[in-house]
Amino acid sequence: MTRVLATGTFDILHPGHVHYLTEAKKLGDELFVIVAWESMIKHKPRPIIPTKQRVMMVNELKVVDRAIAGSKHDIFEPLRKINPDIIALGHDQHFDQQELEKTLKEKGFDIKVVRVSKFRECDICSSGKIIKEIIDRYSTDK
Ligand SMILES: Cc1cc2nc3c(=O)[nH]c(=O)nc-3n(C[C@H](O)[C@H](O)[C@H](O)COP(=O)(O)O)c2cc1C
Ligand SMILES: Nc1ncnc2c1ncn2[C@@H]1O[C@H](COP(=O)(O)OP(=O)(O)OP(=O)(O)O)[C@@H](O)[C@H]1O
Repeated sequence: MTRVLATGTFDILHPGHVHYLTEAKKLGDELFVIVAWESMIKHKPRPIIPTKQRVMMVNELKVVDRAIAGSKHDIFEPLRKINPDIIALGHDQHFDQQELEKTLKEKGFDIKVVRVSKFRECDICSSGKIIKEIIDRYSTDK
């Protein structure tokens, strides 16, 4: 059994998320997902949806075997329990593939890091863009 791990915020679900998770699952036999805690998200605004609710929704996706909220302090901590063979990085995740692989090795993990493709066949495949569209539409009463 090859276990794949995917990660992310998953604030407002859209087909880009489904594509990412589907491509990640294809890399192995089972797909675990770590949903990021609000306190761990530094590079963009705080998500609209609370962490536990985001975990509930990701767990409902057919392609996902198990989604959890992970650690509030250390991204490497849940890896000891989950024990993935592969980490699937999304097309725009800010981790450098080789650097992450090197850090994992230094910490004693034997995990391959693979970057998966971007889904382009939808108009607003980004939680941030969906939120922006809602703000624009409601603030101008279109
Ligand atoms: C290997 C790995 C492990 C992670 N573990 C955690 C974790 O334990 N807790 C957490 O809140 N986020 C975890 N994250 C998610 C990052 O916090 C998350 O990718 C980022 O903050 C959210 O941004 P994104 O949606 O652009 O990826 C992990 C990410 C990676 C790549
Ligand atoms: N259009 C897309 N195609 C493929 N993967 C995507 C797409 N959108 C998001 N993902 C992937 O889904 C995972 C979770 O992404 P995240 O929750 O940051 O969503 P997002 O829509 O990119 O958010 P934001 O718009 O706020 O940056 C990441 O690995 C990301 O690369």
